[in-house]
Amino acid sequence: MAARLPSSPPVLPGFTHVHILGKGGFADVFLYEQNLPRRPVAVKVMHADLVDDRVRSAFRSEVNLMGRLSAHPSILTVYSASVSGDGRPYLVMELCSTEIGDRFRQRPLELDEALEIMVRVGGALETAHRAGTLHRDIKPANILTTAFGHPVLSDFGIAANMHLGDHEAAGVSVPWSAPEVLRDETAGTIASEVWSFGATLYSLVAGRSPAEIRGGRNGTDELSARILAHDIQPFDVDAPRTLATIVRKALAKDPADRYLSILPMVEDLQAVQEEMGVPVTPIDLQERPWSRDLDTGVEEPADELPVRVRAARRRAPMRGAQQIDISSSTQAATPPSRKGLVSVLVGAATAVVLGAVAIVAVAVTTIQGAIPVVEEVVAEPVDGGIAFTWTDPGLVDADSYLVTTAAGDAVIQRATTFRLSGASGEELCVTVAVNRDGRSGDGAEACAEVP
Ligand SMILES: Nc1ncnc2c1ncn2[C@@H]1O[C@H](COP(=O)(O)OP(=O)(O)OP(=O)(O)O)[C@@H](O)[C@H]1O
Repeated sequence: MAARLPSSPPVLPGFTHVHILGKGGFADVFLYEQNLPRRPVAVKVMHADLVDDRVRSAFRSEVNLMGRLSAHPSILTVYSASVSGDGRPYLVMELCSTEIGDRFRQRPLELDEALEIMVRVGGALETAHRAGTLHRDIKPANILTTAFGHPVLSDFGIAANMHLGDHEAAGVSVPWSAPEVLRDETAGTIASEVWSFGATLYSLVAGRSPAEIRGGRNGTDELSARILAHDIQPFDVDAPRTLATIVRKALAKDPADRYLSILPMVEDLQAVQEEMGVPVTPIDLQERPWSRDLDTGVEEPADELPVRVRAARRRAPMRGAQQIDISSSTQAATPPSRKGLVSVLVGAATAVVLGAVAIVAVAVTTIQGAIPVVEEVVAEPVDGGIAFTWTDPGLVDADSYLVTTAAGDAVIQRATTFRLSGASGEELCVTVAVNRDGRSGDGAEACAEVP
């Protein structure tokens, strides 16, 4: 693609232009100062020559869709969106550092830092997928860093969906694109996102993308040809062998051989953190549009790896994205390699049962699609809380339980036991549903009073 001069910054009421931050395939990003509240912001302005009624309408529906993801702590905050006086759609975003994408080639990230970033960003991606949204452009440059040092995923799919043309012009980043995307067999699936996520992990740690040869020819055509031929360079970094296995699985040539979704891959990354003896980063999953803080003081056993389905950190609504039919993903039911790591708050097996009372069980027996339904949840008072148990209604390897408390906490786990702490006399309730492919079936609820 020929080099292009940046477009002129539009006059935006309430904002003062400062300077350009960067050029993208379909938009330029400028630093503006917002007048009230007074703060620096990054404003992404679409190129005038791409804008027509179809693009305007796609832009509107996509940024509205992104409102569903706005609360995730590892997704870039978009403050607002509109159309400038001269007709160009624009997004007003949190100003971030582009350091990760800028520096990985010169100075690959330390392994522990890369793992932490990828677990956080993986939680964001899994959340987007569960909301029916693909990113379509996962790459190091789309992981930005907030002023408080948190990695955030930026640039959800607008570019890839706004216009057609050659890969580069259409916003496809070849070094991080799965072979089936480069072959135009698909515009994106969960499996292609797993490939790009794996390629991004590879890049951050190795300092080059998987098909890049140091000192070799690494133009778009050469990289594309190597990716199509599955000519992936050895992952020769000083890291536990398990990490190389994870990368190999994510970058498998056949989509069916890759991770079924981002979550099991991120759990495997947590296992590497555990193996390395570094803090295990929680996976933030937003299953529902909670609006409250979920920090309810529920205890997590020290030997379990944390997965939180957390409440929204209140953030301004809206980012750009593309809704997809996840069911059309080219996935096969390959089991995640590390089962059971998502279980949290479990441990009732060893709990002291104070009363022999099995209380309550509200069974909901409706079958929702093919998702199995937990028939009955039994609530038993235990020391300082309630132990909830249920029978496996027939989960397959990729399924999990979504356990939701009345307080709004939710966790994803594979175990059939869930323990909740509470004060004496307090009534505790949970709802247990099966989660399959990002969708939850009907739930069974149980409540009991803490002795
Ligand atoms: N929120 C932000 N804060 C600071 N800089 C940003 C922000 N968003 C984007 N940028 C800068 O603007 C440049 C262009 O952003 P954009 O998202 O359009 O680029 P891209 O991802 O490289 O292109 P494309 O969208 O075509 O794939 C980025 O490379 C980055 O340097």
